[in-house]
Amino acid sequence: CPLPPPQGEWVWVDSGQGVPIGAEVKLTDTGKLQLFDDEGKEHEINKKTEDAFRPMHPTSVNGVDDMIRLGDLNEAGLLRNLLVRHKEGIIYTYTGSILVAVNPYQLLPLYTTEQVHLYTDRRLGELPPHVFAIADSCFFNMRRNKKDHVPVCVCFSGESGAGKTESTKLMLQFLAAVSGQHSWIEQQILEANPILEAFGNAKTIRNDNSSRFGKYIDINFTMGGAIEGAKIEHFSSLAYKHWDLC
Ligand SMILES: Nc1ncnc2c1ncn2[C@@H]1O[C@H](COP(=O)(O)OP(=O)(O)OP(=O)(O)O)[C@@H](O)[C@H]1O
Repeated sequence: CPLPPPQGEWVWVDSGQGVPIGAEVKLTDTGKLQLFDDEGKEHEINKKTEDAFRPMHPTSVNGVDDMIRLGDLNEAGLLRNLLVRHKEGIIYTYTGSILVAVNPYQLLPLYTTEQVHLYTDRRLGELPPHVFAIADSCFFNMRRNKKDHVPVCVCFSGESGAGKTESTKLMLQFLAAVSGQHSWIEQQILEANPILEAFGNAKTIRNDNSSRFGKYIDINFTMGGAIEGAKIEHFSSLAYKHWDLC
């Protein structure tokens, strides 16, 4: 980075927490160039600190919707990309075919019937990242390989309170909506959730509705793509239960 970096330039600075943080070069009222980081902290630009700055790749300045495209493909780059998007109210980001969801802790108008229609029969990446896009991609792949009965599997991973249960329900909502033939079984699958949660969830310091054991949901489709049954298995080191809905 040619020093001092010019006004408006973005650089990576030491956050003191092990992972660098983004900072913009700005002109202060006193006519001095100074760095202002993503958390609003000021950093001096002087001979002592200048070696600590690394130029920021342009893709990290405003963020990208697929993190494969990041020039700074490291922990700082990934975290800043999610932060920049979250500040703009964008909670979903791709890393290739993996969807990263940042829990918004508020109801966003993202899961309407219009959104279901919008994301139906689209290629992954054609529209902004969304949990419905992943559900649609799974549904498409399942139908494409239906003769070979190749199962499609989605894995939700994240710490407690990250949004795994909510994302699972949203995916089920999408699959129930697009599976064509609207029957009682789809409704039963959706309505089974609150009952199972009533027995299996509890308030913790991290999550008011924390699942106390893992869940494996097996959904069976007809050759025509309609849901014909589902099996929900719960597992933990202490308990093992399973419910059949077909
Ligand atoms: N997409 C979302 N939109 C709005 N709120 C959300 C979303 N995802 C999660 N939340 C909120 O965050 C809370 C915690 O999410 P959730 O229960 O899905 O986490 P989890 O990863 O399943 O946690 P645990 O592992 O403890 O069961 C939800 O009760 C809901 O209030």
